[in-house]
Amino acid sequence: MSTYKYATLFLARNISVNQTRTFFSNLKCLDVTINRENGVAYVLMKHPPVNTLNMQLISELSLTLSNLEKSKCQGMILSSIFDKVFCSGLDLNELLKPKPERVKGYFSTFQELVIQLYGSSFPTVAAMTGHSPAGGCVLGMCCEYRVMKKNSQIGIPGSRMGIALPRYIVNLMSSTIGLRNAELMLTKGKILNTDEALKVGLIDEIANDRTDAIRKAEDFLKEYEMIAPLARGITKRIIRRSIIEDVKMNGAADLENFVSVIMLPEVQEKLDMYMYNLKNRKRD
Ligand SMILES: CCCC/C=C\CC(=O)SCCNC(=O)CCNC(=O)[C@H](O)C(C)(C)COP(=O)(O)OP(=O)(O)OC[C@H]1O[C@@H](n2cnc3c(N)ncnc32)[C@H](O)[C@@H]1OP(=O)(O)O
Repeated sequence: MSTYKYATLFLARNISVNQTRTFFSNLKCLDVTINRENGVAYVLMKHPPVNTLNMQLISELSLTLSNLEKSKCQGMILSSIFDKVFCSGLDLNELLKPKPERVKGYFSTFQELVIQLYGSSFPTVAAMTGHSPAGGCVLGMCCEYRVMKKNSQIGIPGSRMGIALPRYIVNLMSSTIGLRNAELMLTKGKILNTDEALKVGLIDEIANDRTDAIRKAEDFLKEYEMIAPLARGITKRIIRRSIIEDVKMNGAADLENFVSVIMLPEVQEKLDMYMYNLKNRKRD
């Protein structure tokens, strides 16, 4: 990100560039800075054009989370440098005509990232600056709080793409919006607009723009300043334990199953059509 963009991002929130430090400078798809004053990490996805979760972005997110765990990070805001899109989800090119070992490695790395983010010891907020389909929605659900820019869309279109979702994704959605809503949303592969997402509890707040989304995310983290980190962390771990334990127990078998479904000719045909429609749809 250019110095100018940083300056506008931070000055808009009354944080001077001097109050921040670049945490990790050799990342290609992420900008990671920490505010020295309050220890909040800003992890901004910057993989053009739409933050598709390719292997590089997934790996950098994972590496960053490991490093933040080791640092004195007091909270993390996961966001995007793009105004229209938070994250466009998994890389569809990895799903099309895949080599079994490659696709298994790809989904296994994503599964590990999900558990790492979901189980992080520090508080996490997703400042969703725009659309958050599929894997973008999953990243958001792993965070403790979600702020999304108005007029954006969120959801997991797996069923519409012919994909049977892995168990941990279904569990994440169920724990976020309840079993009944999750069943309706996921079996239909429904995508919600911002108002619908707020109503169902998939997001917690609506923001007017990117700066507002970051400010609201910071406000959420500020509420933890007077809370003992140890007590907070232990409580979070207890609440999140069942999904994490389930992945440890069933993740490998779940992954095998998921990959074997992805490889089916009829699923590949459907994915091919989905990609074709994406490339040929009218842009807004
Ligand atoms: C472990 C299993 C978990 C299951 C959960 C999730 C599975 C997935 O995540 S599968 C991925 C599903 N993602 C989507 O369906 C989103 C598809 N993308 C969009 O809807 C739009 O791109 C989006 C609304 C995000 C942004 O719209 P625009 O700003 O209009 O951008 P474009 O559509 O023009 O996109 C630019 C460029 O990027 C390509 N693209 C977009 N998303 C993906 C993707 N997920 N994978 C690969 N490529 C993607 C898009 O085709 C455009 O390419 P060009 O046409 O070549 O420019």
